[in-house]
Amino acid sequence: MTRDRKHAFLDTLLAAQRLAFAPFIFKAVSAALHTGFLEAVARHSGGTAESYAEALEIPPYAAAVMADILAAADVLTRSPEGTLSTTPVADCLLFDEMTRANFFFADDVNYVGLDKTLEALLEARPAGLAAFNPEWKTIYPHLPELPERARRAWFGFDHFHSDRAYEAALDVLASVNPAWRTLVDIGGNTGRFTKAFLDRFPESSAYFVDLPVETEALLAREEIVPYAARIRTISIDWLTDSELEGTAGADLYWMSQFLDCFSESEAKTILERTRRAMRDGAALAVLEPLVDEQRHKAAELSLAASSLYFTVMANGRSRFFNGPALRKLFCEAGLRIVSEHPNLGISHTLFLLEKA
Ligand SMILES: C[S@@+](CC[C@H](N)C(=O)[O-])C[C@H]1O[C@@H](n2cnc3c(N)ncnc32)[C@H](O)[C@@H]1O
Repeated sequence: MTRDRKHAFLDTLLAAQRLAFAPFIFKAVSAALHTGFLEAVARHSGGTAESYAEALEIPPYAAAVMADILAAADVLTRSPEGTLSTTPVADCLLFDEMTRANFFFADDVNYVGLDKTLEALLEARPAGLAAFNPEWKTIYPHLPELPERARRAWFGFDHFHSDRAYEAALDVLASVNPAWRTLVDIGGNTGRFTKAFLDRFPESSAYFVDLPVETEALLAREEIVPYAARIRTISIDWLTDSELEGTAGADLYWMSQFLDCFSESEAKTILERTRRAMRDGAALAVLEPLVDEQRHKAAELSLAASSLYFTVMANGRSRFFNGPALRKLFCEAGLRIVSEHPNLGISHTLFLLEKA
C-alpha cells in the first residue's frame, strides 16, 4: 500500500516535471529534428551520441545534451553501454503527419509569441504577434507575409486538419443533394475546398469569399487557374459591418475552420449576416473540430492547446469551440440544425443548417 502510494506519487512528480521542463524538452526535440540527430538514431540505431555527432558533423557536446534529454523524456532509449535507439514517440515525431504538423506549427509559428501568453489572455489581444511584426493587429491579412518556415508550418497545420475532413464532408453533402449548383465558400483561404467541391459537382460554380489579400491572390494560384471560369470572388472584412452581398440564388453556404477565427459575439453576427444573405431553402454547412467531442485524448489535447494560438497569435479572442457553445450560437443567430455528422477526417463535426 505504502509502496503503491510512493509509486503513484513518483509518477505524478514525473508528470509535473514534464510540464515544468516542457519548453526544454520541446526545444531539444526541435534541435534533434533540425540537426538530423533523431533521424540518424532511427535509421542506424545502436550508435553512441559521439558516433552520431561525428557522422552528422555536429559538436559532440550538442549530441550528448540532446541524448540526455531525449532519453529522459522517453524519445530515445539508452543502454547501459550508452548506445541509443528510438522509441515509438520518436517514430511519431519523425513519421506521423499529425504530430509533425502540430510540432512545426508550435515551433515555427507560435513558440516565440507564446512568451506573451499572459498579456494576450488578460488584454484579449494577440500580443505574441509582435514576434513577427509589432504593427500587425491580427494574423489573417498577413499570412502571405509570414517568414517562409512559419508560412509553411501555418499552412501545413491548417491543411492537415481540414483536408482530412473535406472528402468525408463532400460525401455527406453529395448524399443530401447530388446536384448542388452554387457554393459560397466563406473564409475559403487558398481555395482548396472550393476546388474539391467543383471537382465533386461538375455542374456547379462557386463564390469565394475572403479578405482581399486572399480573393486577389486566388485566381492566379496555379491549382485554381483551371477552375477560374467557374469561380467569382467576393472580398469582405467581417469585422466591419459589411453585409454579404452578391450571392443571391446560391444553394450552399460553407464555412470550414472559419468561425473559430472569431469571438463568440463576432461569430454570431457573421452567422446572422450569412442567414440574411441566404435565400429560402438554401443550406449552410459548418465544419469545425469540437474540443469536448473528440474520441481520443490526443485530439482533445491538440485542439485545446491550439486554442492558445488564437489567443496569442491570431486575434486574442477566439478558440476552438465546445459543442454546446457552437450549437447555442447557431440557435441565437436564427439557424436550425438539420443534421450533425461527427468524426469526419480526424476530429471534425459537420453541421448542416437552414434558416429557422
Ligand atoms: C483558418 S482559415 C480557414 C481556411 C479554410 N476554410 C479551411 O478549411 O482550412 C480562416 C480564413 O478566414 C479568413 N478570415 C479571417 N478573418 C477574416 C475577416 N475578418 N474577414 C474575412 N475573412 C477572414 C482568413 O483570411 C482565412 O482564409
